Amino acid sequence: MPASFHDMGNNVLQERISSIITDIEGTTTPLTFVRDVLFPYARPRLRPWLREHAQSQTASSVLVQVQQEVGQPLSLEQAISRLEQWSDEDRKIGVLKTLQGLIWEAGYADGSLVAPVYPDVLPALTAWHAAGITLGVYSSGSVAAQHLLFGHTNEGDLRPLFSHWFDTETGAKQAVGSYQRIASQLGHPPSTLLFLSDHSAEVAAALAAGWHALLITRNDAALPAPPLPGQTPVDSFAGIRIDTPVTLHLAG
Ligand SMILES: CSCCC(=O)C(=O)COP(=O)(O)O
Ligand SMILES: [Mg+2]
Repeated sequence: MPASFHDMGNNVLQERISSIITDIEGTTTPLTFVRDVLFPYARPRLRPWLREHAQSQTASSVLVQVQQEVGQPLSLEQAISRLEQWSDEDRKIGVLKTLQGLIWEAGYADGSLVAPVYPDVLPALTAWHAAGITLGVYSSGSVAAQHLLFGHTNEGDLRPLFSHWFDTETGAKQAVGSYQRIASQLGHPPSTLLFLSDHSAEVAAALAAGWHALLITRNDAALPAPPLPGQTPVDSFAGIRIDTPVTLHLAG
């Protein structure tokens, strides 16, 4: 599918791309894996896991964070109920994401969880990595959960391709400031950074921070994100071609 950057003429970006940062759910990995496999795996295990670890530092920290989030004291059982509710609502709250990551660890370890990546993802990441581009991840899932997911994909362990990992500790994915903070941590000008996501508001936030950003609309997306003005969504990483480290253009 032809596609273009918001600010590109002739589908060619005459600027060095130093880093590519990618979202996970709906971008590298089918949304259905996160919604229909990962979340249902963690949901019934939230209460047993926290009860089992009730005396641990982790459980104490979870309790404090849930209390801070709701602004009132809660018992551990009440906090767990709140976490279950947030899970049902797919809330991107840091303490829930941290806990989900801890629970998924066992599933990845015993082989019951294997994360699919779209077939175009590994070839593109490999080519970009070989071209000297810094690769990173920015997801609502905790950094620990990101490592687990990319460490256990149907294409093997993809973690060596990535050198930077960001979650909502850096800020909300729809907030412009998050992309400014990531740019400073990368140490590269925003104009040399490219963000890939299936979420229009995330792409818009990255663009507002001075990044390049592309909306990825996968063919299996149940609810494709509304397109951004002046930008044609890309349905595959194969549609993003980098011929040299200094010129990036999209396959038409
Ligand atoms: C890191 S694995 C689980 C992903 C997740 O928990 C999630 O909420 C998806 O968020 P994303 O920002 O990758 O769309
Ligand atoms: Mg996403």
